[in-house]
Amino acid sequence: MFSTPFLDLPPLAGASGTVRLPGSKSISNRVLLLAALAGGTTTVHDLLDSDDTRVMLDALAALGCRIDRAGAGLRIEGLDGRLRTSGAKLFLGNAGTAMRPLTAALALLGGEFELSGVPRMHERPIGDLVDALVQLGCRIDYLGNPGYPPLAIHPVPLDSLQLAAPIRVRGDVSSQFLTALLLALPLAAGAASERADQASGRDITIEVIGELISKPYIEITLNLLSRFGIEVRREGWERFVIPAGSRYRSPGDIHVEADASSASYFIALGAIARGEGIRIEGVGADSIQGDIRFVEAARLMGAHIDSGPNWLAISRGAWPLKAIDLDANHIPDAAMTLAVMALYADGPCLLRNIASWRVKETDRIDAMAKELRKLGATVEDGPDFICVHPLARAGWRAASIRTYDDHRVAMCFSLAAFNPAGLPVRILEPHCVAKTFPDYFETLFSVAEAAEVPVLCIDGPTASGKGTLAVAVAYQLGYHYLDSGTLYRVTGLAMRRNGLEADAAHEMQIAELARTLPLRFSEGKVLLSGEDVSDAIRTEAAGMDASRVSALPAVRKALLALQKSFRRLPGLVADGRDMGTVVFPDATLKVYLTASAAQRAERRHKQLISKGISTTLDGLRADLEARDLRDSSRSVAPLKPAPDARLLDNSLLSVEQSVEQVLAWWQEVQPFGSS
Ligand SMILES: O=C(O)C1=C[C@@H](OP(=O)(O)O)[C@@H](O)[C@H](O)C1
Ligand SMILES: C=C(OP(=O)(O)O)C(=O)O
Repeated sequence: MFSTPFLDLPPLAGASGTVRLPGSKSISNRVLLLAALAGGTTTVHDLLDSDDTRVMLDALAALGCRIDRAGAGLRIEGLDGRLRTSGAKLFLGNAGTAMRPLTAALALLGGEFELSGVPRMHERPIGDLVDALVQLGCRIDYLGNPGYPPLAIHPVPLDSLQLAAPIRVRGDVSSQFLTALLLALPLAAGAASERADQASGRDITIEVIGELISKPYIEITLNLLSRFGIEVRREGWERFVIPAGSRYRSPGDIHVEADASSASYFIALGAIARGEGIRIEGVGADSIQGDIRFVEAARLMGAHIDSGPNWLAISRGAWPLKAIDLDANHIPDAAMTLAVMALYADGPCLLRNIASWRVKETDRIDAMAKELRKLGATVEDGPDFICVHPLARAGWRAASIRTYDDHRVAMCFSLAAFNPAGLPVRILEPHCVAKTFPDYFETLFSVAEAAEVPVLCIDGPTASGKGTLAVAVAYQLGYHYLDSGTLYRVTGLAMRRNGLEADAAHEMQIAELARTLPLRFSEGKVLLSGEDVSDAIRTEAAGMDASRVSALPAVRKALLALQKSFRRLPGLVADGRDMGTVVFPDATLKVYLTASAAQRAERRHKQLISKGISTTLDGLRADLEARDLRDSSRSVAPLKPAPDARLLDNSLLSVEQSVEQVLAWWQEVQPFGSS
């Protein structure tokens, strides 16, 4: 996951390949709750691991559920309708699929609970659900604003509940209120049938008031209830009957499909990008998720889509895409993706009946309209619609996209990087994707192709601090990191271990070694044939060997291809001696870092002393000067600043100040205005 303050997406040109997507959020959280309410043990396979499922799992653990890893799956020992705690304070983040269903389940389970979430969760309505539960006889108080979390839930005896009359719930703000009742009320149906004295044999009826929105999510709920042994009778979308005596029965094992809403970004990618097309695995035509119908919308816009039971294959069809006018009420989450696809259409696209966007992770109509306008688009919006006009090449602007802590804003705006103007897109706070798809950007980068991946080079003499600076800058930008010096050091080490000398006679043999180096960088460690050689390559002797092998032209050539292969999306920070001059002459920014020999000797001295290696300052300084001379006078790629490099003398700067300076220069060469 990218935890950087922003992530710059370079202009993207094509995309090809296969992605396997993480599990469905809607299925995962329903299955977790049902497994917890049921008796027995349920093993859940392919569960989504994200913020939304983590808050659900934490909540269930707090209720006393035993949750263990079972191979790649998760084993949940259900409560069988009986709490193993008398109460708890539960933090549910911004997960609607945790807050709403848990409110209903806990109101029926008994116990004292407090349910809260992130500030935005406290602005997301829950009043219609609370009203329905209170009408039943449940006791729930608002701890903040009436109609919104946080909530206090108090215990009531199940046999005091008013189950005879239909339970009425509004369905026009969120379908999750109805889902919550459907998932939780079998608790009461089961309990009622256990009591011989009363209520036994009574069905529980729920009536929906107002036009139900997001209907396909109710189908997910009914489908999963059925897998847990509860067969709800549905009469249109107005009446739902939970038969008397219903009891949750664990299916034992259950598999979670890949998330169809997450698939929308990759379906769109296949429709927009040039290339061999995108194959999505884990979700397909047999999906129980309503958002699979995004496929229909993408086809309307011209995408070519083939599908099998649990796969989709998408490629570009009509181009530009065809404009659509769509009632998107059935696919509220995936429809946001259409709003960005609209930028590539042949006319304005109208998405209607989407009022619920306004009460989700953010006011999504407002957020989409604002951010699309930043890209240059003309957008009309109203209480329940958005109309997005396409953008001609000249109309595009480079923009910093605010994401409002909304995963879907972050994910769908990544598609703007395919703009024909070749402009990068900056996604602010990209870590918000953690709600449902923590590795979204990594997955995107595994299939997207950029015309040019940005590179920031930091060259300079030994002990100038370029490694520390480059690592810090790479971290800030979320870029890959290449320590090219390490490649030479590892080659030097391999040379020694093979009994070779760094001379012309062995040049070809060393070059062959370099070409086939079994080298891996893992968690800050340098692994050679699996052995951690991080320390072995950091000695002064290894440094000398590195310098010597680096003077051999055949070795440099062998390592060139290896170095270039580090240039991968979203970008690279490379440190070394010839990054800007030889390896990446077209780098976006080149920095040449220097410090006085005295300063560098002092830093190196401190470093070695801290590792318990004793040296003298004078000796170190003499070595450094000798190495500078050798590096700058070698015939191939001598150490010198690229003509277009910016010079940074860090003799008097702290690491933080140097990082700040390089990031300020980086910002200067970007086309983004302020956000
Ligand atoms: O039940 C569910 O799993 C969901 C229902 C939808 O919400 P609304 O019913 O509020 O539209 C959807 O937007 C949300 O992401 C998940
Ligand atoms: C609306 C969404 O989430 P939630 O489940 O929190 O409602 C969403 O994932 O787009």
